[in-house]
Amino acid sequence: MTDAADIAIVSFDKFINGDDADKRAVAKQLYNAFSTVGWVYVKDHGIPQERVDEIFGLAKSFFDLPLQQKITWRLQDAELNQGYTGDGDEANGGVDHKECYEHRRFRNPSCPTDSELPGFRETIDEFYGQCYVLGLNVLKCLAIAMDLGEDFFTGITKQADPQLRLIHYPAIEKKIVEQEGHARIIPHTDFGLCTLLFQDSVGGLEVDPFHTGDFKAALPVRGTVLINIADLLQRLTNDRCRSTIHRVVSPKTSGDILPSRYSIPFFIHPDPDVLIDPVIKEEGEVKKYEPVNAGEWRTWNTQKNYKSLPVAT
Ligand SMILES: O=C(O)CCC(=O)C(=O)O
Ligand SMILES: [Fe+2]
Repeated sequence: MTDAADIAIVSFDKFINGDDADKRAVAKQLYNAFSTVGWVYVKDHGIPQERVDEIFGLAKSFFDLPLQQKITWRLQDAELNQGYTGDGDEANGGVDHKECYEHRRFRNPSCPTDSELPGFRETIDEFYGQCYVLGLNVLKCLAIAMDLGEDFFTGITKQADPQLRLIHYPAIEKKIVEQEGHARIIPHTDFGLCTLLFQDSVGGLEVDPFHTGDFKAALPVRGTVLINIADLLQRLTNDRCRSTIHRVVSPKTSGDILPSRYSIPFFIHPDPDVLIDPVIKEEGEVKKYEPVNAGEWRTWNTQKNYKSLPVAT
């Protein structure tokens, strides 16, 4: 039986309210986690739990709507990457059993209006802003811990347009999810800078903490947000920070039918015109990656994930 991954729980309070020495101490704790497991639970992060609960409630109201209505907000353009994707629309080398809604910073043409789903757009926009602030503070921590200058990431996120995603994994027979090549979400790494992840109490998220293929549960911890390093930060830090493979499978305690599960990732990407080139910290250190253009990287990876997206009618 898979036991739980050893993922640190770090309080962010002293980063928000403390002095420079306090900030540096929090930054160091995050860096320790990011440079080993690649994941950390952050508590006292400044987003009230009532707000997080409210967003889970809104996600449920959205996904409870009839499919015919949800597809009126269908994600049609992988580059804009905004709107609803049904079960099976997103797959990259396997079969996921989930449906999603993607929300962006600047343009949300496929978002329910206030008359279609009261309060949805406004509340999601507010939550987006709160995640944005937290996400940039996490990047600030990394910059401090790595002595890159506190504002290193501010300079490459001026027009940053993260992706807030609501995910619903419908209730499903365990034997379907456990077929070869199937999962609630198949093993993958995230491809931006880092991801904030809120999960409900159902469980099933697993990570590969030692990068050996031995998955361990990342159990739900109420009041925390899970934060993980994604591929561009692994490249930028020349492998100092780890972008760790993860997946969502059957929670270990489940019966024959898996209960419905909700989660809310917030994927942070740099400005599209930025070149992500590994930062060298030591004499003689060799760059492990070629530079990549952040915008091209994002579009390429997004399109790859949506290769089965049906042509819009
Ligand atoms: O649902 C989860 O807990 C993880 C979601 C995830 O990994 C993703 O959307 O990239
Ligand atoms: Fe992920």
